Amino acid sequence: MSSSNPFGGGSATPGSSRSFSGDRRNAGRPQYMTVGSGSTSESAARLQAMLDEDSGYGGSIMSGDDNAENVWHPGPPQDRFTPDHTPVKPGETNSASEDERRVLAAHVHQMYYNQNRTALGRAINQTAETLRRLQEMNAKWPAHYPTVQRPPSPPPPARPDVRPGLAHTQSTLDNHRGLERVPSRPQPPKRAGTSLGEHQSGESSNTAVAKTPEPAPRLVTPQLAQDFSVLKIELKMEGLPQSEIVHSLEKQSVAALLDNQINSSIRHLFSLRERIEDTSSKVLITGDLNAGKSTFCNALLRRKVLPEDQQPCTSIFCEVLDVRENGGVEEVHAIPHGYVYNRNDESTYRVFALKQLEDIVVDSDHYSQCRIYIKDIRVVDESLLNNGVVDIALIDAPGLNNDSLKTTAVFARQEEIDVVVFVVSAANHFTLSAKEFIFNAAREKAYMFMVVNGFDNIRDQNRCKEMILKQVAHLSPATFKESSELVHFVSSNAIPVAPAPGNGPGGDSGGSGSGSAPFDGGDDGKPGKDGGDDEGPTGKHGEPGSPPKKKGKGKEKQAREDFDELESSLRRFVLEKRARSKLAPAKTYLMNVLGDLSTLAGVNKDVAQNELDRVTEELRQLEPVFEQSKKARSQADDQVANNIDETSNEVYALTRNTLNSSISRIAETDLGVQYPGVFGAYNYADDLKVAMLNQITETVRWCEERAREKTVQGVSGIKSLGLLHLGDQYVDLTFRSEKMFRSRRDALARQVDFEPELWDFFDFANIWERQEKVAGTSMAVTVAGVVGTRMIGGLGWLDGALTATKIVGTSNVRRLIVPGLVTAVALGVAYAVSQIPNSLPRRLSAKLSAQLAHIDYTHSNSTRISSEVRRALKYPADKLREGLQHSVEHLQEQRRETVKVQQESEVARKYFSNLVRDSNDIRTRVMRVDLEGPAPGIASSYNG
Ligand SMILES: Nc1nc2c(ncn2[C@@H]2O[C@H](COP(=O)(O)OP(=O)(O)OP(=O)(O)O)[C@@H](O)[C@H]2O)c(=O)[nH]1
Repeated sequence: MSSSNPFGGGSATPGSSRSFSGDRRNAGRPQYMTVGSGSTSESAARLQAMLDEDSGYGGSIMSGDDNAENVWHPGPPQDRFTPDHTPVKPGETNSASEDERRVLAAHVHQMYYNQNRTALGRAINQTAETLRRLQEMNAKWPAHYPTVQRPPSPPPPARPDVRPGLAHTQSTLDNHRGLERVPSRPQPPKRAGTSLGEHQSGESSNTAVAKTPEPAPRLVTPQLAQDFSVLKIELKMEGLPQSEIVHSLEKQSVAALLDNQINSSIRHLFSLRERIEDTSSKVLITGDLNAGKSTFCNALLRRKVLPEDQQPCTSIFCEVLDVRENGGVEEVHAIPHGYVYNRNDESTYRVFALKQLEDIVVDSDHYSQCRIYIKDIRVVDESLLNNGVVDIALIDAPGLNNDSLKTTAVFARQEEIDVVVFVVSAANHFTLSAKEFIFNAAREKAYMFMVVNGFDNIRDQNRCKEMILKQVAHLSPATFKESSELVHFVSSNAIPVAPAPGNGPGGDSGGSGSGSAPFDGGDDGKPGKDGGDDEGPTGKHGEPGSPPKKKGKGKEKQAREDFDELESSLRRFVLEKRARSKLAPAKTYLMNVLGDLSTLAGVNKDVAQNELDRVTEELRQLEPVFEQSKKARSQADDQVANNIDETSNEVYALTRNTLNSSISRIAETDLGVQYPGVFGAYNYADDLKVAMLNQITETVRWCEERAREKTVQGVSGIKSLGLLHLGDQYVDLTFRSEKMFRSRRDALARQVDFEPELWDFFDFANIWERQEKVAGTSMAVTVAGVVGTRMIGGLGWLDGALTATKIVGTSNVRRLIVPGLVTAVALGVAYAVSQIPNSLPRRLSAKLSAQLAHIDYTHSNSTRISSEVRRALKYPADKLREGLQHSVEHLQEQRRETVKVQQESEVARKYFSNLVRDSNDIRTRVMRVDLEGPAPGIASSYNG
């Protein structure tokens, strides 16, 4: 044993406050602290108090900003076992305070453990929070899973030490390798092919996004799934290959799957946190039936606590704890099936004395497990239960191949187990059930403590060792690598044990089958420490197989030394490697989940960036189109309005002019009505009236026809505008012009109502007008003259009469004046009558004009026709406006959507960039958590 003081600066004095001094180790190192429930020195107690104040996450040991650089790491990160001997400085000797130094070293070890626990606890909280934020993000912006389709990689070369067909997926060794894995920048997302070989070279997502704006499938392909440890989504659907399922899933479904995955990951993180916060350590002692598990336990305790028997006996889990955890009372708490043990609630267990244990351990019908509170009689540096560092529980499990016990129950307890001690019979080697257990346990614990028991029974011990180690190499390569520390060949029954107080299962004071003082070296309270040469089988387990007294003296001594060595190793393994066993699962899981997060974040950052680029470009192109569309809408609106106005105004003007001229010229128009003579004058007037009305109606019809033509032109003008501005979007309408002007066509006859009057037949005004042209003659003469002039050629008889007057002479004329006048009037009347065909149309047309003017016929018809035109044009115009409005709104909506996607992508890009950084930061801090224990020479110094 080395006697050097590993801390430099002289010997340690009990009660003195200690610190590293003088060398580089001093910098940044915390003071010693004492934790756990064992006996403590004064200084350790003081330091314990300091630690108590600093036990929460975020204490003073870890820097406040969690800067990993400031954390002191106890040593290089490689896997190593603490050397047996601490280097000795020249000139230094083993000081008197050796014991305290060992205790302090243990405290230092515990302090590092606490540091790591704090760091991991904080990382768990941060990771859970990060996962929760990812969940929120995933709800808003469904995360993409990378969809690379890579050619299948060649299978890894078979390892000779690994059983074919099985993989240690979670083993610490593998995990350790995993921890070294720097989260490599993931491949940029590629479009997934649907079958192997397709797109083998992959297509950059940039190109893919540019080519295919539709969202890429968001799930992981089988190949890439391997890159994900925790967050991978495994789909099992019968008959469908994974890649097909992947492609058939909506992104929302993928988001939901990821959400579930995150939930279970958060749950697991919390259970890990619970585990690392649990200050106690559980050591499971398992192995095949009758391998000597109980005997081994008793040997460790140096007390015959658990019943030993050659036939299978332990059929329930027996958890051995220090008596201090039960208020100093030694007793057994048997927990009936279906109860959850709570020491403070007596209804959850039944209390028995230690001596009744023999009956309880076989009573698997009533009890599932029992808690045995015993006093570990050894001193703090030797005791496993009362070690001063950590509360330890030894769990003696029923034999793995016990018929009454389902092996799964042992596996189930693995979760809460920190250290597995596997007891194997030197005679039987590893059975099938043992191999199965070790293999499965390796998922959580690469290192296992192997106790090859009953070594005294073996004649060719070297061959036995060789064979066992060969099997260990195959079953647990990591354990094999450290076999000198982890694989021990012992004879548990060679260790002297004290009987349980109160005549426990060990029987009377002699222990089972011994009957003599079990301790070497008398009653110094340190049983079994110094195995004497003079011991016989009495005082030890004293089983029938024990070697004879004289013959086996040397062997016994060897057996005790072997066991002492085992105990030292086991203490190291339990106490030092507890960090590995308790914290490693948390570290491994954190590394995996953070690696996944980093990969996922990296991929999604790229996807978000691509999406951002795409929509930004889309917006850039959309903006002018939108502006153009708005302009087109107002332009087309104006143009259509103009078109309608112009067309209807034109139609109005045309109708008005045409009707006016038609009405004004109707008297001169040949209406095709023949004058039947004076006796048919009245009928003639009627016919004339009808003809005139028809003529006007016909003119209106003509105007309507022109209006139709104009409307058709107007409609096609609107269509051209529609095609110009809306292109394919324009919905062509069938215009049926014949449907225009269906009503009011023959309304005129009803509106215009006049009857020809007598005066209509004679156009006196016209006659008078003519009379005025012949001045100076008497009325009669005038009349006669007019009549005469008029009648020349037409009325020969009248000329004759005048000539006769001249012949008759003036005097005679005087006599003839009266008859002359009569004649003249008659002649006038005759003339007027003769003028009926001329004067009647004029009179009638004047009357018609007057009536039409009275009813405002021209204007109302012009208005009617132009309004109809306006109405006819309004429908296509409205449709065009609607189309344009729709186009603008569509673009507006598209723009709004694109802007929304742009903003979301921007947020996602920032979020995932931060997530890449954060997950890598946390991962780096987790990676720096060194679970290998303090630097060589510190913790080891307590190994006597
Ligand atoms: N020769 C020899 N016998 C041993 C040794 N260890 C235990 N035995 C004996 O082996 C038998 C079985 O021991 P136990 O400790 O009861 O074995 P176990 O594994 O606890 O058995 P179960 O609880 O029934 O699974 C007892 O008779 C012990 O005395 C040993 O190292 N050498």
